[in-house]
Amino acid sequence: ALHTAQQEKNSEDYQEVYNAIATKMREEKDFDNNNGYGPVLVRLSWHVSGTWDKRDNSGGSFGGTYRFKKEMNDPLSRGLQNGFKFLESIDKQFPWLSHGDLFTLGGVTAIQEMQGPKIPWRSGRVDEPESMVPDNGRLPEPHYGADYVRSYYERFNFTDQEVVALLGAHVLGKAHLKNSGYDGPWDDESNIFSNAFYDNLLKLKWTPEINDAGNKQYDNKEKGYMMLPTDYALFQDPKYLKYVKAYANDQDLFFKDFTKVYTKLIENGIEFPKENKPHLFKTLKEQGK
Ligand code: HEM
Ligand SMILES: Nc1c(Br)cnc2ccccc12
Repeated sequence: ALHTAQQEKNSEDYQEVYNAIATKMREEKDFDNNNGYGPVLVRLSWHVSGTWDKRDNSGGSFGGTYRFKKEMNDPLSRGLQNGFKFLESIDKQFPWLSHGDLFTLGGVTAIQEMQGPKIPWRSGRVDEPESMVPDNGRLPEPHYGADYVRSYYERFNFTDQEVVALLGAHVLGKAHLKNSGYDGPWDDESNIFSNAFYDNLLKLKWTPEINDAGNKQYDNKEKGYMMLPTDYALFQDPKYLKYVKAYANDQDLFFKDFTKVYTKLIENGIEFPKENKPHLFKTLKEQGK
């Protein structure tokens, strides 16, 4: 059964939460090699949603079950505890906000504050008990190629175009050897949301290398950039490559398509009553803050 969202506050209340998250991001911008908390907040919003299974509507962002240790300690989510800890003070400041809304709003705020597209966000997720925590093993592994990526996203009914648009989020942040067994990029400041992921994938020379954890990754020495095997798959697979080229050449198209598929991702499994309208948030900059 689908979960029905229960909206209880209005847009001004959620803009206040947005501002609290965005302000804290500014105050703690030196985190993780000057990337700040933006990237890990975006990854957290994806991981809490990526457990969804269309077959029985289990998992997904609705119940906020990431707060329970079984989900939080999923080995494929190592490092996301930093995002959770960052949001704890926001959780205390706004006790009326559900965890599902908190985790997804954290990602939306981070994307917009990193100069990404405006993400219309709908509220009303309701906390579920620990008994509803989905099993580990629903998140994707980085070691494999295009066939793996394509079949993984079949669980969301995402098309090739949607998969390529969604993965553009890997322009943000970095891989940390102790988290995932992958490492890089080594430049700092990968905290601007742009279509650079596609540009780099297409234009730079990528050399397969075995990293210090014994995993194969694709490195560009000149720029100090890296690609996971699942990233590089988008270049290797002709059907994916078509969309990589489209997004490398058109940032507006990327922003539009990313907004659509990211919204789908964080809303999977939830029914929003028609009066439950999306909230459109102003960035701190737009508010003159
Ligand atoms: C094939 C699917 C995917 C795989 C295999 C994958 C894998 C990974 C891995 C291994 C890392 C490095 C984690 C670390 O070492 O700290 C990472 C980081 C990241 N991922 Fe993904 N990911 C996938 C899809 C996504 C999606 C759909 C999004 C968002 C829409 C996303 C957003 C991020 C972000 C923002 C980071 C950087 C986090 C940080 O800097 O701490 N990823 N991903
Ligand atoms: N910055 C990234 C690049 Br550039 C390419 N792939 C990634 C995969 C995970 C996290 C960050 C990146």
